[in-house]
Amino acid sequence: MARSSDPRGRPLRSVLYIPGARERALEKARDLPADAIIFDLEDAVAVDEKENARTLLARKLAEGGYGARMRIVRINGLDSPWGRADAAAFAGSTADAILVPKVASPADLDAVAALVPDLPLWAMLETPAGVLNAAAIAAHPHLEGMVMGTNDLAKELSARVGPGRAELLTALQLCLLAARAHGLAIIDGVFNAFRDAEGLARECAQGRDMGFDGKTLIHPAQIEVANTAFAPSETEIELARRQISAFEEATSAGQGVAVVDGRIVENLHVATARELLTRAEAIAAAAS
Ligand SMILES: CC(C)(COP(=O)(O)OP(=O)(O)OC[C@H]1O[C@@H](n2cnc3c(N)ncnc32)[C@H](O)[C@@H]1OP(=O)(O)O)[C@@H](O)C(=O)NCCC(=O)NCCSC(=O)C[C@H](O)C(=O)O
Ligand SMILES: [Mg+2]
Repeated sequence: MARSSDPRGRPLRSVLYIPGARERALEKARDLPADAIIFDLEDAVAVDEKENARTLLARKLAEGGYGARMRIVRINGLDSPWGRADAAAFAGSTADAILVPKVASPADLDAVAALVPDLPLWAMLETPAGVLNAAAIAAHPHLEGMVMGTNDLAKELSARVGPGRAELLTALQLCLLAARAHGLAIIDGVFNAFRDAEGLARECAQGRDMGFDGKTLIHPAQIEVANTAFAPSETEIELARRQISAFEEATSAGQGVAVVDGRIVENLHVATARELLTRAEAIAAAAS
């Protein structure tokens, strides 16, 4: 299954969390070049601020000004004192999707879908049960995307995660397999050292090469790094064009394969090349 964008074709390279209680950050986000925003009511909001954050966020979303970028609201879990009221507040809102934290099984999504039947759901994969049930979760009819919660997952695993994230690779790959098997978008977890641009670039490259559509971010300084890492490079675009035209020439000469730069090009490589060009066009369109 090919790399995906959101269902409306928008890129998802940079997905920025904004704490729902931070009015200044909610306003600043209107001018930030993130492809998507997760308006957070869960872990980024202190207990005392939960009700205020819900009211503030509902007002800011109603005011609009977030452009074409995807707007996702992360509610609190339904097992918390705030989850049901969060879901009720954003059912029928202008949000593009509701993100459900700590999804452990499809039943968790059923419960939210009953409260918010009109909006697509996204699922946080951040518990051992969630990762082990990723395929069943990905098959949920309301689900459009998945987000890795690598901080919670590391906590639940008692893992000490180092550079290269070897400790999390099995979980990341299980969730990727589930998302791709069901045609869902999937976004990599956050990189906590938000002033370390080089470390972020390395982790973005790793996530991109594994197949993630983009990276979740916690600070505006991380946006450009993710946008660059998850966009096709000029070299890749130029190669894709050459592969397509070489393959078209080969097929019109009655051959089933072409060779470009010493490598075979078959139908499936052309499909990948076309998908890359479509993604590059979507990124250009989103920037204009
Ligand atoms: C990490 C931060 C607390 C740092 O905040 P701050 O000290 O205010 O940073 P700066 O002074 O450098 O901020 C500069 C300006 O940028 C704005 N800003 C900061 N962060 C954001 C943001 N996330 N979105 C939009 N705008 C932001 C500031 O307002 C400043 O603007 P200005 O006033 O014009 O100068 C902070 O970045 C932060 O709170 N980040 C988000 C943290 C968060 O959302 N955490 C929860 C999600 S991560 C998670 O839960 C993952 C998952 O569940 C898992 O388990 O892994
Ligand atoms: Mg989490």
